[in-house]
Amino acid sequence: MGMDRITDGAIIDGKKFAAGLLENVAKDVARLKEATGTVPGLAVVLVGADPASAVYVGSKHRQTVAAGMNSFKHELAADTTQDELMALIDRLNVDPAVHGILVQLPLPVHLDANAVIQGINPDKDVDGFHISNAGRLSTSQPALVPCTPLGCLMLLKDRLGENLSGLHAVVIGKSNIVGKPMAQLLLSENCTVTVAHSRTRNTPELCRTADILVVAVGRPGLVRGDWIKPGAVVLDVGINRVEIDGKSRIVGDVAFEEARHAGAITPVPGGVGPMTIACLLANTLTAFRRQHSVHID
Ligand SMILES: Nc1nc(=O)c2c([nH]1)NC[C@@H]1CN(c3ccc(C(=O)N[C@@H](CCC(=O)O)C(=O)O)cc3)C=[N+]21
Repeated sequence: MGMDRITDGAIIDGKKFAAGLLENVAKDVARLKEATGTVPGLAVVLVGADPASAVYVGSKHRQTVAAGMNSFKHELAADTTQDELMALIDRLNVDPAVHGILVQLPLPVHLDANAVIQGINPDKDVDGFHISNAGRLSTSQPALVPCTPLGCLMLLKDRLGENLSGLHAVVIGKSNIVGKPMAQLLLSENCTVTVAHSRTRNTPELCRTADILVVAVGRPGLVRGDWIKPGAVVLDVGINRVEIDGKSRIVGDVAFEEARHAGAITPVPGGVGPMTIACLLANTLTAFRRQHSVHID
């Protein structure tokens, strides 16, 4: 029998894993409510009316409420000034009901996203984008870890077990929000880490030696079947909107149908994406615990 398609067991069900994580977060929230009389609060700030952003923010809001947390949605006009946005962040930074702050990206071009992110209280930075959290992650101190890499690590450990020591991990992409923190996390797990990017000269060859392959580029079908070592675990972080047969669809960065020899692979949709939101709520819980010094698990 030829392996003409990916066997079901090799497809990582990120949606199911995220649902389980959300259930565990909800249980913890209920227990913390008993112990402290309060629940974690997440503030989400959306500037302007980008339709995709509005969908994501709506989904974050629903899941926050479903987990038993407070959700504070701040929808600001597209022409909001830097000073107005910074003033809102300043208020949320000191609001005791707010344990996590997320400013939905991308921001309108007249706003300085970096200044906004660096203005967030690092203890409330549930995206993990503040330089303080990036520095903490890269020096192995307790940090709020960016949601997508955190979700990827959970999926990896679910497949490969807790011990990733000595495995060769190749990360394609060097963004501050996925590639770099993913590489740092894998390094903390004692993987041998290679980061490839658009200027890398031998990306396919590097990938062929990867036990773990994380692809976060944003180019549909970039990774071909013959880049993947048999048995490798492949995490596809790409979210690309494309037209297929006149219909708008979302596809990843990996040519999924060519990956039949992978040991395991995340589909798009239904793979890494749902983990990102579940980890946002897990991070909000972590932030709450650290702010309250609650050490019940
Ligand atoms: N401050 C900030 N933090 C973010 O974490 C952040 C952001 N800004 N801006 C936009 C990106 C994008 N993002 C996604 C989250 C979940 C899915 C997700 O759940 N996707 C599903 C459904 C995809 C669909 O059908 O639209 C899936 O892949 O199965 C996708 C993308 C978080 N982002």
